[in-house]
Amino acid sequence: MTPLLRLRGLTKHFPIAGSGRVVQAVNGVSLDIAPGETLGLVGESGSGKTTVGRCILGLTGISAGGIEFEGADLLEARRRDPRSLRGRIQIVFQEPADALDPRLRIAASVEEPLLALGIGAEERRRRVAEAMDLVRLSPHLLRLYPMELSAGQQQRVGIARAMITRPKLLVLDEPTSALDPTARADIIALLMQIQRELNTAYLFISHDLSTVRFVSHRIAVMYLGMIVEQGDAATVFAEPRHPYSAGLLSSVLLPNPHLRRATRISLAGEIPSPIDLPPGCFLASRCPFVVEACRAAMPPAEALGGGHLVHCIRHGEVAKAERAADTFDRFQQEAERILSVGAPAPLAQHG
Ligand SMILES: Nc1ncnc2c1ncn2[C@@H]1O[C@H](COP(=O)(O)OP(=O)(O)OP(=O)(O)O)[C@@H](O)[C@H]1O
Repeated sequence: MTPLLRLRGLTKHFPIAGSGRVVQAVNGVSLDIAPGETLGLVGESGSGKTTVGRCILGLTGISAGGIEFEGADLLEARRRDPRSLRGRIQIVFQEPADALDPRLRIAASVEEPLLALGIGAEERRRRVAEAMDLVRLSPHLLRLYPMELSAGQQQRVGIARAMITRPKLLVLDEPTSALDPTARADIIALLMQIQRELNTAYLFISHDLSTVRFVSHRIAVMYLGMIVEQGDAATVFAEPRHPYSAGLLSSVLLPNPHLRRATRISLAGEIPSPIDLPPGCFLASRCPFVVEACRAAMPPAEALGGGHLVHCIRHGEVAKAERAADTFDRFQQEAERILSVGAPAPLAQHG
């Protein structure tokens, strides 16, 4: 099956003015997203998650690599006809208040993406009503200004605004981080319902591992601009094979002590600068499993079966340590407790 989105070797380096040097924000990211699938993109602050999203949306140019959307070269298609793909990929931001113009009534914010598509007033009104219905908001709110809405309602408006062009792919950049737990659970349930109804694919960028585990079919773990591990969500969370993923997962202190991991894979030392990355594995200076070969060259992606890919020559050792730690998929249990919503629908086309 043709993936909806395919990134191959996506690279984005930002030049530092006057220095001749670059920030290596994204370094050869390859991944696929199937129609109707949620890919969770996780990693520490500065790992390049937002930059990947911005490259897909065309908000920033790329330095190398390729992006295919529905089997065609996305950048080429945008160059040929900038309008052709407008609205097919949309974004929902972390801060709903940032995405909405405080001087515009909700109706004007929601319909705004349709103006760029040249859609007439009557059709816009119909689509605005449809979008408000999709996000379960009363049409009465259309007359109000963003500051008159709760944060959860504002984020629903942000989703209505993104969905109004009927996108195939939604980039969700920390969509629930600014919300309180109740509003967060509501928004997650809403996003999952929209996906079931419309088969929209999500690139779900987040620091919140419990939420990501809960909503995602697959997970990609990013470190210094690289996807160090990707695979089925249950597999990556229960059996991480890259020391960075294992460290990231074991560093999370779940509120329930019974769900915490028995032993920790801890990553000591400083993160290298994205301006001056080492020649070998970017984790070598912090990795408890490091051997000399790790410092010589970046290990290629190794396929472990079932779409599980890992950039680590020591993944067998990580597996042993993980087995010794008696781990199981605690994140799923914790997420179910916090969010108390049903599991994501399985992907019919997936697997
Ligand atoms: N416009 C820019 N110019 C220069 N450097 C940039 C620019 N945008 C991002 N960067 C750098 O690129 C790297 C990746 O940043 P990015 O925002 O994509 O990471 P992130 O994983 O999304 O982080 P966060 O979770 O904090 O949003 C960082 O080192 C950042 O400082």
